[in-house]
Amino acid sequence: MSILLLPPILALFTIILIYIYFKRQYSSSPNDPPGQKPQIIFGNIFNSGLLTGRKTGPELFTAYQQEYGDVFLFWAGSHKCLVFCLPEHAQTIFSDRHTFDQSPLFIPNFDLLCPNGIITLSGAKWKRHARVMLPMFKRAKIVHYLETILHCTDQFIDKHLDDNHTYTDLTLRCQSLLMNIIAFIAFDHDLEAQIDSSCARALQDFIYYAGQFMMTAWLPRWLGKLYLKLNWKYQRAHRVLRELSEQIVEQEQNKHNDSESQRPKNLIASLVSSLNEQANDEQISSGLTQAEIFDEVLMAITAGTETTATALSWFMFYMSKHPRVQQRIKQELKEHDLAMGDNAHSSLLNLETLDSLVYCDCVTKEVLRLAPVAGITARRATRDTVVDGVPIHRGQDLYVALYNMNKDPRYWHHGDPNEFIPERFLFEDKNHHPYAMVTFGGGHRACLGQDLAQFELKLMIARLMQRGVSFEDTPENIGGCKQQVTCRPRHLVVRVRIDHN
Ligand code: HEM
Repeated sequence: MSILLLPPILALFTIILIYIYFKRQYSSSPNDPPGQKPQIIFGNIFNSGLLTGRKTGPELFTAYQQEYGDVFLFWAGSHKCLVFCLPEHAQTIFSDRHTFDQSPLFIPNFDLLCPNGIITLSGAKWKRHARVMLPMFKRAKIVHYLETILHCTDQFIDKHLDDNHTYTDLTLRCQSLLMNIIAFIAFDHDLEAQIDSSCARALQDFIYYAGQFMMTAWLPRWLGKLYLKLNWKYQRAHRVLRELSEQIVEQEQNKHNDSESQRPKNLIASLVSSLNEQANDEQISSGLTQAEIFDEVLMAITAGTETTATALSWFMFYMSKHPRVQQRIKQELKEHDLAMGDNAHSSLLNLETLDSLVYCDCVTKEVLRLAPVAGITARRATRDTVVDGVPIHRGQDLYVALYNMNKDPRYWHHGDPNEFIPERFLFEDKNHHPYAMVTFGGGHRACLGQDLAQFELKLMIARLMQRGVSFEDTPENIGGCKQQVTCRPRHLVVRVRIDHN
């Protein structure tokens, strides 16, 4: 055989090997549920329209469920994922913590933003962080932020909303409001009052670039690392926030004995009591190191700003389409003797009153049910098992289609589940299936910030309505979803009215 033939034979051999590799990599087994055929490298993210923006995640999974049934296959790039759409599936998966744990596919590459944030951890390290972090976000703790949330909402109305003005950027304005709240909660910093402070700039930059980074999660990991390393604005923001966090820790540690009884004013200060530089998971140990505390705060900022801001902007959209609902919330506030309009500042919107606002509670729940803030969550199987007859092997990734469950007509009976009807929670849907509404996921990896998010949302809604704010529809206000880290309203164009009386 001539030596000249060797290179083409080798090339052909390599091509055949690559072909076999990809064929195996992207092949389904006979036991797999149905799904769209994957493409090499992209899986289904390109041919489904997800990458091109033709479809958002929630829209896509709704369409797939209609086409393929309640369990189907989805290829997230080269990852083969099983998607489960029924509340019974969610119940089985969420309640079996020994078989299903966090999957890196939930928020890919999040570990590059805050490697010690609870969202990225598993096993013993997750348990150690959970012991510190879960109690921090329980309702009993977060109700202390009531005054802060009211103060920030008032600032938002006074500085960001004008009467009889049509807004096209309310989603961004909602982000500023939530950023303001989280700056108070995390650092005790008033962003609105110190709009040009280094902390304000750092927070804005951190949230912006972290959001951009999470949108490119399908890119190779090394590229993500390079992006963060070379992005000097992100690096500067990270450094400023770290220094601020270290400063607060130091101040808290140097507090005099006489001020020890004072309640810590922010999240970092609250976490200082669990500071333990020796904390590790090999020996039984508890607490968090300073670096871990900082990452947990970054995690709360990242996970807690965009999500709740998106939910608030969906509230504004639904209100513009349902003036009757706004009227009914205002009626309820009046029935509780809350002063309205400009007098609202002096009126007591306290915890007791807030808890008695039943209709406002239904509106908050309906926003969280119908708004596709986080359409899915993910789990990875830690051992072989079977769910609804579908075999799952150890290491398999699953998606739980939260948004599909939240509006499945088989589980929601009061009118059309695709419609915004807060009254459903007063009538037939009051006692819905416990896993039919899974906006915050479930089980041991359920959303850590759910009490905070619900409390913030209800309080912001009540205050906006109490201050006489209404949202009016316009011809350009056609809704639709835009997939960012969360699914935001695509066309939110509403006229704001403020009734000062
Ligand atoms: C409307 C607002 C929010 C929505 C819709 C939302 C939704 C979710 C969902 C669906 C999950 C996954 C749960 C699972 O896999 O079972 C999650 C996890 C998480 N969320 Fe939220 N979230 C919101 C607000 C917040 C806030 C305000 C914070 C914190 C300040 C937060 C922090 C977290 C954390 C740390 C996790 C991971 C928990 C773990 O893995 O152990 N979230 N969230």
